[in-house]
Amino acid sequence: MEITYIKMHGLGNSYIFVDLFQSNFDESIFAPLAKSVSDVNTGIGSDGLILIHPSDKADVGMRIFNKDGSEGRNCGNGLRCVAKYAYQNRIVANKAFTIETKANNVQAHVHEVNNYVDEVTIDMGEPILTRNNIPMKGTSSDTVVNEPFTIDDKSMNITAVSMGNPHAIFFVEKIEDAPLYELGPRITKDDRFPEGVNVEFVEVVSDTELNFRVWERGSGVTQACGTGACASVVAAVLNGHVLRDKEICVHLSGGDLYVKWANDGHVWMRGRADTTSTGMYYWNR
Ligand SMILES: N[C@H](CCC[C@H](N)C(=O)O)C(=O)O
Repeated sequence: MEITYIKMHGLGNSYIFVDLFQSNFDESIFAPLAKSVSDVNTGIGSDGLILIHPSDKADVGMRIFNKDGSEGRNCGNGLRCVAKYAYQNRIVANKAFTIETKANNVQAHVHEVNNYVDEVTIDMGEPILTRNNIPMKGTSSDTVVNEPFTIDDKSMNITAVSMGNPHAIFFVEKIEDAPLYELGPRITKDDRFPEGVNVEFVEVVSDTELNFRVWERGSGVTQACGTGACASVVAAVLNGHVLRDKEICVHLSGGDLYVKWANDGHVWMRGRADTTSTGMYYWNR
């Protein structure tokens, strides 16, 4: 099977994109295809697969599959890449348009300098804070803010936020000491999270700056996680660490994202989207 693809990334969080305006495939191939293209040795190498597809709910649609073939419901870095691609390939005519995800429809705005889209702003909508909708098990309260959380006899405090996909956020003194590889794989599959969870460790630098590392559900450690950065800013506001309605600079391994939890309740994310390559993938399924 020959599949035309585009490789793009948001701050090093890379995906293989397939444009379903140009070609069509059976639904059954996407999960195994995500695993295949993501493999750095036998595939192309990425954090997963993203489909750009026609939508009757928005100007364009996005579906995201993680490296392990599981389908996510939202992807912040992927949204910025889809927005750049849709505008540059004239799938949309304006710089502001809507993108459908499994989680919700979001508003995108591309920023163009000398006919080149370098940055994209996405209105990610409102965060989901009720425990049952994260989802996370537990009965102590209907939200999860600074709640004691013990795993492998290590006690930390958790704040849980959904951006249409679940995030477990832990604040640490020094980001370099975060137990990312030790606890990331354990927490992501912990049975307190019925749908699994993306795991973020965050260091507060100032009331407008965070350091951030992530173990993603379905992909492991990535260079960046857009929904994770948004969830972390919401968690930092809820814990009184950063300012509401201010752009917070989130330092991820792959670069900086600017996130604001506005007073209208919406979370705004601004950052780069870059194209790596285009090509043909020869898949011996
Ligand atoms: N691993 C995530 C999907 C990718 C999210 C991330 N790459 C982003 O930029 O938001 C999940 O299963 O919910």
